Amino acid sequence: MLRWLTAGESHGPALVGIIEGVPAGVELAAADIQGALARRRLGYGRGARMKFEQDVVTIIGGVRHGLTQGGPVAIEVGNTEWPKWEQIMSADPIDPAELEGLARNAPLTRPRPGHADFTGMQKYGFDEARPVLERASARETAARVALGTVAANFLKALGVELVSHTVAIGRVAVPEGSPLPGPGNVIALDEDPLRCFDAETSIAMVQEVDAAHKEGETLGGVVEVLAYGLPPGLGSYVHWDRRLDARLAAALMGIQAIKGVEVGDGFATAARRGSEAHDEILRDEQGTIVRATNRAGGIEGGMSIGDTLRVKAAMKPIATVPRALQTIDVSTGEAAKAHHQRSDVCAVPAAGVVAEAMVALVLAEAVVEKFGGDSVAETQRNLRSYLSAIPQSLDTIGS
Ligand SMILES: Cc1cc2nc3c(=O)[nH]c(=O)nc-3n(C[C@H](O)[C@H](O)[C@H](O)COP(=O)(O)O)c2cc1C
Ligand SMILES: C=C(O[C@@H]1CC(C(=O)O)=C[C@@H](OP(=O)(O)O)[C@H]1O)C(=O)O
Repeated sequence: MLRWLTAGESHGPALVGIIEGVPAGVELAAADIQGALARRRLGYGRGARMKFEQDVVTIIGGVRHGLTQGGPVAIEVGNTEWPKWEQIMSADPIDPAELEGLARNAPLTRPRPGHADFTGMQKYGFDEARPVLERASARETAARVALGTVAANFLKALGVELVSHTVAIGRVAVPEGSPLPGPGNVIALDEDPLRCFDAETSIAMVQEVDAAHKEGETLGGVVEVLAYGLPPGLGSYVHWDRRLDARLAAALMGIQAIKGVEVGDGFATAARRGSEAHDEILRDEQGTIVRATNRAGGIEGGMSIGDTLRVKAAMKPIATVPRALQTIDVSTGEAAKAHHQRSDVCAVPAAGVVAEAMVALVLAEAVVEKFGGDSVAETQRNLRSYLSAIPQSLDTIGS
């Protein structure tokens, strides 16, 4: 079993992630996590906070001399802005005099439509939004990306590699049928302002972000995660909650602001006739069993089929709209404009990196479930043994 948790607030001293069930022998260095966190900060349209705040990674437990040891892996992502928030976010009780005159401490009584503010206040009994947004904020995804690095390194040892890219920003989308990026394209993707694989579309996306910014607007979009090298048979058709597609959908929907998930050609498939919807099973020139197409996105019957996994996630526009939306000031009951200090115009490229981490965590869990192993070497042996036991008449891997 692989399980994980995060803790921490947006303006707290640090975020913390713990992952349990990772086999011993997975290569992991703080620099790997730092690199993944740097990728999460990328993307044209992110706000000022991404520039002045730094993530400081410390591996607290579970790793020795660059290798996991089989115990829980605990990672701290420190926040360099903490000194500015030490009083406001103090865990210990604090003398109210210390908070007096701190502009940052002004009660947030004008909840933002589209964020967790209003219902969070109702549900947890707060009279302002600060305690809600501190945990609802996508700052928390830094801890997920840190844990996702552990999962991705484990998967890499088994020959599985992940790539994420932006396929739409607002109404600007990559043309249908465009080539998919492979593991060799990750550096180029990270260098693109929107993490988009199509250079022309990327230029149009930058213009879309600029236009939204100028008009006091925010944007959403769509990201896609691809997983290469998956064996067939992760997940199962035997029960709804064991389906790999269901688990991926839940994980992606669990990212702040994600409102839709598509597996393979998803909604487009619904409009096709059967003969144009599925992936025919053929033999290639070497005699290996292959699929003619990958419309299903690498999953059939809730199981990976051994083809490239393809899942998309749709993100709604950022809720903190500069051209502030109508709300109610809960301190007066009067109509007001929602609170706004600063925000991202568009965080879709960052959401892609977070989606990649969530897919890595789901796939690593499915791998541990199917192949087990207390050490990576044991997981590798079990994987090889499974693949070699598939009879030739069913073999999709080739000799
Ligand atoms: C990477 C990332 C960055 C985000 N940045 C902001 C932001 O700067 N301002 C904002 O209002 N919402 C931002 N959001 C979205 C909010 O976290 C989200 O709207 C909020 O949690 C409510 O979404 P929900 O209804 O899906 O839970 C961001 C989301 C992600 C994934
Ligand atoms: C800090 C991060 O993202 C934050 C996510 C976020 C939100 O409401 O989700 C709001 C913004 O924070 P603030 O309101 O303090 O400017 C983003 O900067 C991060 O991703 O590291």
